Amino acid sequence: MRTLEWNAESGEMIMIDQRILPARFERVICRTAEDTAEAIRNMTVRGAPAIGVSAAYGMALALLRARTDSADALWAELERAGALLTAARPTAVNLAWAVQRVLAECQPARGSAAALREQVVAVAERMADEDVEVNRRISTFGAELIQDGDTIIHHCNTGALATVDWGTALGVIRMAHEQGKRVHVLVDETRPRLQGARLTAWELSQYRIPYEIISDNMAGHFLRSGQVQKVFFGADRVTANGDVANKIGSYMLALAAHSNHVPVYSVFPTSTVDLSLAHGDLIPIEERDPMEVLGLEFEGQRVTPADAQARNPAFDVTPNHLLTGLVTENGVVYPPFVEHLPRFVRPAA
Ligand SMILES: CSC[C@H]1O[C@H](OP(=O)(O)O)[C@H](O)[C@@H]1O
Repeated sequence: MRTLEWNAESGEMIMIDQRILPARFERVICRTAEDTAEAIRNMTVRGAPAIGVSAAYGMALALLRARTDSADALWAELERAGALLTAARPTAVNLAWAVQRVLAECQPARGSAAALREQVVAVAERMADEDVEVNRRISTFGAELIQDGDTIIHHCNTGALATVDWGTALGVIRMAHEQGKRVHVLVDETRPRLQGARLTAWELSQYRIPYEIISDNMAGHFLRSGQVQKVFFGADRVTANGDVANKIGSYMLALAAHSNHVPVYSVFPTSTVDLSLAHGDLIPIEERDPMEVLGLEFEGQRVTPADAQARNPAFDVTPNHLLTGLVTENGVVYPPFVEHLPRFVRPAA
């Protein structure tokens, strides 16, 4: 089963509820663009590629639910849904990329309500299928970077759950494993939402890939003591100079790896690259509900004082000088990224 699926008969999107994994495996049905935007905001679905394709399906839902057969009114509804979905989370550029792609590819059908309704579903389905193909291409390039016997630190979740299927950085590890390379993964638990301890661990168990969970503050110890050969993590937005916005904690991990001469690779589809931004300080960083930090429990009790305050930036920016390479579906990009990245984003026809 894919992370996201379209039910053509009912005109609904079905997604795995990632908030309750691994305790329970349940699915959520989205029937409107509003349902979809809320699922993105509350992280029922999360992961840059997954939320992008979710938004495309959310725009299809908006048109299927619209009670008008005026082509002009339907186009206005498509734009309204696109704006609502783009605003759901600010950091992953895949949301805006997906919405703009749906609008661009539906333009030719905007004169007819029936044609527009048919086209928006077809575009979303195409984007879903492409995501899986792109992830397998990324993983093929990335698996070449992994040697038999490597121990790898992986941060957050970048597997099938973060995409339509297969995954990006975790897809690289999965591909290397399937090629017969013996890999061992140190899974950063990834506070505060524990995408690593919950989702990456669950996926690696499914793939029978050996792993051990570590708390985020342990990574430096393993890097300094020579127990780690590579670091892999994903991306939510990559700027023209190769700075990478990714799950909070990625920057500290990259600093520790760089200081101990361990290679760091960020893995992402080129839909995650935002060439309009010159550097990472321009990337909007999502600040989430402090209760995601404050609500920590231990032995069944809330850990933090009732009157405590907290900050909760969901992402940070890893400057390009800490990165060894950027793994994309068009190959691995090496420094100077500002020089090489554009031709990987728009490969020569
Ligand atoms: C291939 S997923 C990319 C990216 O998305 C995750 O963030 P979130 O769980 O908040 O959606 C994380 O930063 C992954 O590396």
